[in-house]
Amino acid sequence: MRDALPHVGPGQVVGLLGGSFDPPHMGHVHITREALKRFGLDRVWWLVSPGNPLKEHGPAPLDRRLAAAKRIMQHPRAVVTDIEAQIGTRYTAETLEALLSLYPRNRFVWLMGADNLAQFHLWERWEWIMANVRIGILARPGGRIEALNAPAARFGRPWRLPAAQAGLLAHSAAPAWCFVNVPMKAISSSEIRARGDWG
Ligand SMILES: Nc1ncnc2c1ncn2[C@@H]1O[C@H](COP(=O)(O)OP(=O)(O)OP(=O)(O)O)[C@@H](O)[C@H]1O
Ligand SMILES: O=C(O)c1ccc[n+]([C@@H]2O[C@H](COP(=O)([O-])O)[C@@H](O)[C@H]2O)c1
Repeated sequence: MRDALPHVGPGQVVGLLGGSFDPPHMGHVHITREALKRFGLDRVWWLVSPGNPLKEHGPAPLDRRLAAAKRIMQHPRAVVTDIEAQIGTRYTAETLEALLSLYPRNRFVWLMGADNLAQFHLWERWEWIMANVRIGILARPGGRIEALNAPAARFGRPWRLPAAQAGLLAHSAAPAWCFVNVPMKAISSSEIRARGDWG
C-alpha cells in the first residue's frame, strides 16, 4: 500500500530532492542535511522517482529503493516519499506543477547536485522550472566548473543568488537559484552498483 501524501504546516518551506536513489547512499543524506542548514528549509522531501525519463535502463523496483531510502535517511525534518508514483508524474516540471497546486500555502525549493545542473537544459520544460521554482544546487566532486558554465546556468545568470545569501533562497520569489559549495562526498549510486553491492 502506498503512503499518504506528506503533511506540512502552512507557510513551511520544503526542499525537494528528486532522484533515482538506485541505491540511496550517504551522499544523498549529506546533501539533505546541508540543504536544510544552508537554504533555511523546514523540511526536505525525497522524491524517489518511478524512473528518470532520460535514463535508458529502468532502476530497481520502486518499493525496494523506497525501503532502502527510509532506512538510510534518518532525520526528524526529512521525509522519504513516492509522491511521483502517487500523483502519476515522472517529469519534474509536471511534479512541481502538481505540488504547487496541492500545497498552495507552502513554498518549495528544488534541490539537486551540481551534475544535474550540467544536464538541466535537457529536461522537459526546464526553462519553466527555472522561472517558477527556487532551485538550490549543492557541489559534487568534479561537477562545479562544468555546471556553472552549462546552458541552464548561463540562461539563469540574472537570477543567481550569491552563496553568501543562500539562507535567503527560500524567502526569495522565483526565479532564484543558488549554488553552494559544501564539503563534498565522492560517492554515487553507479559506483555502488558497479561494485555489485546492490543487486
Ligand atoms: N555525492 C553526491 N554529492 C552531491 N549530490 C549528489 C551526490 N549523490 C547524489 N547527488 C544528487 O542527488 C540527486 C539524486 O541522485 P541519484 O539518485 O541520481 O544518485 P547518483 O549517485 O547521482 O546516481 P547515479 O550514479 O546512478 O547517476 C541528484 O540531484 C544528484 O546530483
Ligand atoms: O523532467 C525531466 O525531464 C527530468 C530529466 C532527468 C531527471 N529528472 C529528475 O531529476 C532527478 C534526479 O534524477 P537522477 O536519475 O539523476 O537521480 C529525478 O527527480 C528525476 O526525475 C527529470
